[in-house]
Amino acid sequence: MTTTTSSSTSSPPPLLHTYKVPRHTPLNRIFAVVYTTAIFSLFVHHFINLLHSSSTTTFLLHFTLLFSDGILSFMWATTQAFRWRPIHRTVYTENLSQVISSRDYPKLDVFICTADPYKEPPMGVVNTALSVMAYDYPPDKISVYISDDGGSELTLFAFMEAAKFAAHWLPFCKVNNVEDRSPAVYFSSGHYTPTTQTEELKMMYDTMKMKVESVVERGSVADEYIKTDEQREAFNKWTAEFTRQNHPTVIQVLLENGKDTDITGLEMPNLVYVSRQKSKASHHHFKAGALNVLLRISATMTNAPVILTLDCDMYANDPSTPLQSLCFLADSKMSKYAYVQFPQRFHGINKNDIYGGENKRLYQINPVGMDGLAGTSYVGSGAFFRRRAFFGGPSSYVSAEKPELNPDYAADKVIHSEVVLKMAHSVASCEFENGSKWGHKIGFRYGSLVEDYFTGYQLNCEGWDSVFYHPDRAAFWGDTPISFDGSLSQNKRWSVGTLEVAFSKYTPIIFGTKARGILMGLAYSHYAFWGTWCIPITVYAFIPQLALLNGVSPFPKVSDPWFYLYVFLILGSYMQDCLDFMSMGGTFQRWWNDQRMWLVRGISSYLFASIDFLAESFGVSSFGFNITSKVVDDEQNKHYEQGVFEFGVASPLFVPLTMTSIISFVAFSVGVTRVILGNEKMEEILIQLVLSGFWMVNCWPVYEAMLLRSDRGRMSLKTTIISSILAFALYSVSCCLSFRI
Ligand SMILES: O=c1ccn([C@@H]2O[C@H](COP(=O)(O)OP(=O)(O)O[C@H]3O[C@H](CO)[C@@H](O)[C@H](O)[C@H]3O)[C@@H](O)[C@H]2O)c(=O)[nH]1
Ligand SMILES: [Mn+2]
Repeated sequence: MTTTTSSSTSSPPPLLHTYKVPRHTPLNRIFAVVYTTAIFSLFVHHFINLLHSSSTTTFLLHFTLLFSDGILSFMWATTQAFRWRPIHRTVYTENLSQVISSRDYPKLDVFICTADPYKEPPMGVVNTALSVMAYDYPPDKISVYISDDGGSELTLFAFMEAAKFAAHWLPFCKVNNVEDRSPAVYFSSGHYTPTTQTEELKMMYDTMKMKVESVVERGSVADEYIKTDEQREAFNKWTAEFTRQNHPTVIQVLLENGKDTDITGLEMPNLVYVSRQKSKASHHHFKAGALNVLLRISATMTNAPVILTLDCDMYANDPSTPLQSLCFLADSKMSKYAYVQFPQRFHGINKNDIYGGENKRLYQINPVGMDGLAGTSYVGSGAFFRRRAFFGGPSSYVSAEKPELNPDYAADKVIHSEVVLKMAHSVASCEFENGSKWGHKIGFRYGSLVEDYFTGYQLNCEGWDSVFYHPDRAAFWGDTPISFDGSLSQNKRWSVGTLEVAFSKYTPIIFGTKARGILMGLAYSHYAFWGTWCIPITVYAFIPQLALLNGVSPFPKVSDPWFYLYVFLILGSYMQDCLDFMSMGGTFQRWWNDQRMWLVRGISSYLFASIDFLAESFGVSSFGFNITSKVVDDEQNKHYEQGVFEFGVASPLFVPLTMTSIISFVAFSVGVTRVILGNEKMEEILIQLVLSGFWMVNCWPVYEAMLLRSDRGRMSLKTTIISSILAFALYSVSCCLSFRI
């Protein structure tokens, strides 16, 4: 590896961070050239076939294959941006004290979003909050803001309890230098030595948990739990008219630095619960809207120059993460860097990651590639931002409507004071954003269901750079969907969101390229055009098989030199993909499942997302943010642990997959039978047989779920019947077409 340091002046300041470019990078570039030549040859082959088409149907068949390969090639080209100049960074927190003393550390505002107490259990959110409140960072500099889009008194109750528990938990962590600062993790880890103190604390935690869970189960806060007038006043806001979609702003300061102390008398961080005003009459812009409200409320209260955004399920796993981020943010040469993104990593993934929930490419491999260009994308959680980055480009400041919201405003009033609370309420209202720059020029950006991707992209386009830092000890651990349907739905939402950007005036291929050059344009296009993968994947899921059944072979025979071009293109891209995956610490089995999920998403998530996107473009429907459930029942969990797929729900997302598993099976069997009977030559249909066989191997869990299983996770009869009818219909259509060949 070649090492480059980013600090080099005459009397060198202490090193805060360095990066390395892997040695094999030039090989990637050579391979890119070779592969590009192969792709061009493939197009020559396709054009020759088009010119020689004997009928409209064969012309259409070859055109479809050409179009699909065109999309595959485009998507392949976009991945080259990630392979061009990947970099791996290291930080030196031990040198930080020579650059900045802890007294001068910047204040840190932490934003935690939650949106549904039933899909996102409040105890999970509480653990996330406690884990960051216990960071190794001056407590008087930390403020944690909870955004509750579920508008739930249950969540508020949980946080009232958490505030009390924090007074015990925070000093305990500091004194004992606890590693796991999420109490749920600590107490279930078995790593702690049971002493009277830990046992007492555990009891306290368990009591809080029981109380909160019983309140959630009951669906309301029982009177006996409301102890003070202040609490009564807070819960009184939940009147009969208060609904999730329609309610006034609730802001509750639960802990106040300078006033509240822990049991050892030390200061505590601020803890503020926020449920922004909701009204059916105004669009609330999902998570981006929630984050913008927190940006404004926090501006009026603490206005920290550094902001950490977290999803409710992403608890902090390393107390030193803020210091690691400071290694970049406190470096005066990095003032053009908008954020430091830590990877999203997930606990509880099964051994071979059957649903590809780790998303290694999205969260670990690609960011390393973008980091070496102009900056990594923002992935919604685990990013430390400069507040200034939300107000225009590094050299083109955009001021907010009110001076109190600007990053240079000195928030020095007591956060509990009437004047501050009044201001905070006013900036949390639905009307505040009407006709303003929020969501467009300022703050987190609106217009895409993947507000994270879109916001990071916009910031990069404005001229900000960004850092990806992947420490050995995970900075955060979160939940990834462990149900098949949940995982596919999540990917569907992401694809809808990225398609919204792909076909907007901000399309990365043009807008991004103009702003940050072709490589960044390609990298952002890769995500934007994710959804278009549904075209080639659907085509390859059905066309070669249907053609085989109809005795048509659109692919070269084994004796044809073009055959080897296909072999090279397919093996070349799969092998490179596998190497990328394994060089980032992945196993072969995980890679295998990951490639399977790519195929599966192609004919489910991406396909349905594209259809939804078209429907929305024609004004037929509109989409929402389906929150991923963080709760699973025992049987589901058992299946997942065993690596068994969960097909239990009758989801339309499973239909095309089931159709291709039926059609591939029939095509493969018919093809092999014909070869054995001597009606067909193996060398003529080899590519089609291999493609059908490949789908069959990948569809193994589908066959099991349809035919072999009897548990709750088997394929529902409805899905099997609908898929069989549709598969037969598709075959019939293909027969009608093939008569014309
Ligand atoms: O109207 C909403 C919807 C969601 N959320 C919060 O957004 C977060 C992410 O939602 P989740 O259902 O967990 O979605 P994921 O697909 O797991 O999240 C990924 O994708 C999202 C964009 O689609 C990003 O916002 C996330 O950071 C990223 O982890 C959660 O904390 C939610 O509480 C809100 O605050 N308001
Ligand atoms: Mn999530």
